[in-house]
Amino acid sequence: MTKLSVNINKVATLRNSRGGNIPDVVQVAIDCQLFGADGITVHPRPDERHIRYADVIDLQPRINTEFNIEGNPSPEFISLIKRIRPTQVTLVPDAHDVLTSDTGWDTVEHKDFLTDVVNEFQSMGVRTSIFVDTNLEMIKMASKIGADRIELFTGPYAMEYKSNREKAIAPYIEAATMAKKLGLGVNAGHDLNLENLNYLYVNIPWLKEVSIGHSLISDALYMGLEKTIKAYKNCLNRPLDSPKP
Ligand SMILES: CC(=O)[C@@H](O)[C@H](O)COP(=O)(O)O
Ligand SMILES: NCC(=O)COP(=O)(O)O
Repeated sequence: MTKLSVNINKVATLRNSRGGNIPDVVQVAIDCQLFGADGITVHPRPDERHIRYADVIDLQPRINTEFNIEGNPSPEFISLIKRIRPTQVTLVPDAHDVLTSDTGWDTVEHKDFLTDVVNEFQSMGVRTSIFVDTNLEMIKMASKIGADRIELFTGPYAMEYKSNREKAIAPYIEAATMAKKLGLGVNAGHDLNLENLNYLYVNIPWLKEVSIGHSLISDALYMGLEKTIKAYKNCLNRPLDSPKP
């Protein structure tokens, strides 16, 4: 079963835009779980542009599904993970000033650092996932580092999906097949939406988790959160959609 982890970063973006506590990030997380989300994902960035460290602390006792915290493992981030001990930590190589995540790790260059961080989090009982591109050498090294899972950065897949979905999915099938052979769990995320998600799932049915935020929260503005979450879940347990005309 491929789990849907709802990333609530953009709920916090809306809240922060006016100050105060509307929408209430914690209540949205509670409701996402009631509506069928298998997990909640947050990405507290150093500039706290959306999810704040304080949000992560407030969320922790209210998450009764899987709690996935993403981020670049700075000393502050590592301390947060030590305090929260979420279900999973996803290590992302983002620079502080990026608009959004736009690349996976160079696991070869950062092997020693990532090995230490993975070992530290695993010693706390936290599942570790490394955000990677479809480069097979990077995935092989993620396995040598000892990560439990990889998260495939699906930005390039989403970009190419509309023009040529067969070409878009090919490197992801190859990467996910390699990861599976190496004993790595396979997660996926970034720019997934109601148009491209089912094709990813049908071609890589052994996906453990997809984490989806921007498009899902945007869709909820039109469809409502409960209907939207059910629509995304439905993409993860049905045969291939016929290509849209
Ligand atoms: C790692 C990844 O691809 C996304 O989860 C990322 O967290 C999105 O970050 P923003 O919500 O800040 O765009
Ligand atoms: N890891 C991907 C994630 O959590 C959400 O990415 P997006 O759907 O906001 O692009």
